Amino acid sequence: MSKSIPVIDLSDFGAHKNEIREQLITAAVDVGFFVVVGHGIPQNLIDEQFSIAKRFFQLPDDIKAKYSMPKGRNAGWEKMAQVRPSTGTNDLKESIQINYHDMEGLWPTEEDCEGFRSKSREFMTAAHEVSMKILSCFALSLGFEEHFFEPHHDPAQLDNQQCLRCLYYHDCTGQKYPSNFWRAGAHTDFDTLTLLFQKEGEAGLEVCPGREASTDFAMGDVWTPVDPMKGGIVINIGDMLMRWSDDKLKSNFHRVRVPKEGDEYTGPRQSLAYFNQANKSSVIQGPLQKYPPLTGGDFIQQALDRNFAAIQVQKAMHTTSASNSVEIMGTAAA
Ligand SMILES: O=C(O)CCC(=O)C(=O)O
Ligand SMILES: [Fe+2]
Repeated sequence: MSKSIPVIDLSDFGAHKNEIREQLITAAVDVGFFVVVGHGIPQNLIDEQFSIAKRFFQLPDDIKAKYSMPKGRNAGWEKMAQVRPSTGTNDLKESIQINYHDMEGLWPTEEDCEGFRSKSREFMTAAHEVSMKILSCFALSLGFEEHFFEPHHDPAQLDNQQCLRCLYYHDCTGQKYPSNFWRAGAHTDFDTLTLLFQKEGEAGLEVCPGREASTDFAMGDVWTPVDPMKGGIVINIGDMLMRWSDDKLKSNFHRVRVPKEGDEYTGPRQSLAYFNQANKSSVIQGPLQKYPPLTGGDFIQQALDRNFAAIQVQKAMHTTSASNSVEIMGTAAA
């Protein structure tokens, strides 16, 4: 049975905090995915970020390659590079990831993409504010103090791991892909909380509720579409928050499918994901201490190692299939 994705209105947050908190926690425990409206980010700020990201993606590859993601980092440009353990194939997409620090040489210059840096930073600040509002509700529900998560995601800290990923899925019109190719293969996010901005008319995201533990790869087979909604931000719980909540809040598998020729829009698709990830030095441990303490830095490293091992298994299983003989390059977190 497919689950519906709750829509939660954050308007008048101060006056309706308790009620909003109840709705958020129910959605996070039950589905792990929900949509927020009344979040306060002006639509024009979102539209401008989509436009500037598109301008970047329309640059020739040799210009974008100047900003390629360095090995072992989670910032910069990637194309057809991310491989998910669930598929063993490269996601049909490109992306540019932005952090608050250590971006030397990775910001597109004004000459290449005017306004990209200032617009993106403005957008990140707005997304951050909404993230902290939602995390304050989860903090109280888990028995932490209201502002508990803020210092752990503080953009001013040099070991901060927050990341904006601007995504661009290529035009699929007239293309035929084997069934194991996805715009984004099924995965969970490694982070605490993801804010995902979609564009109306560019659907494809699906979620599979029902995961039991933050360490487990298992997933069911019932997928629910999470279609774009005017003014809405899709929010999902990531593995870090699942662990931090002793598996109470669910980080569920999601994927982006390739659109069906003839039935629907098959042109390019854009999305923007703001990933909240605890500082490298932050210690993650739930109130019930189900898992031993682990730093934000070690958490991401362990998640990458687990992913890498699972991808090797996938690769070994499919070595005879030409459609899977892809080179595995650096894969980003989340
Ligand atoms: O583009 C989307 O709708 C989802 C992207 C996503 O799940 C991710 O990048 O982690
Ligand atoms: Fe994701």
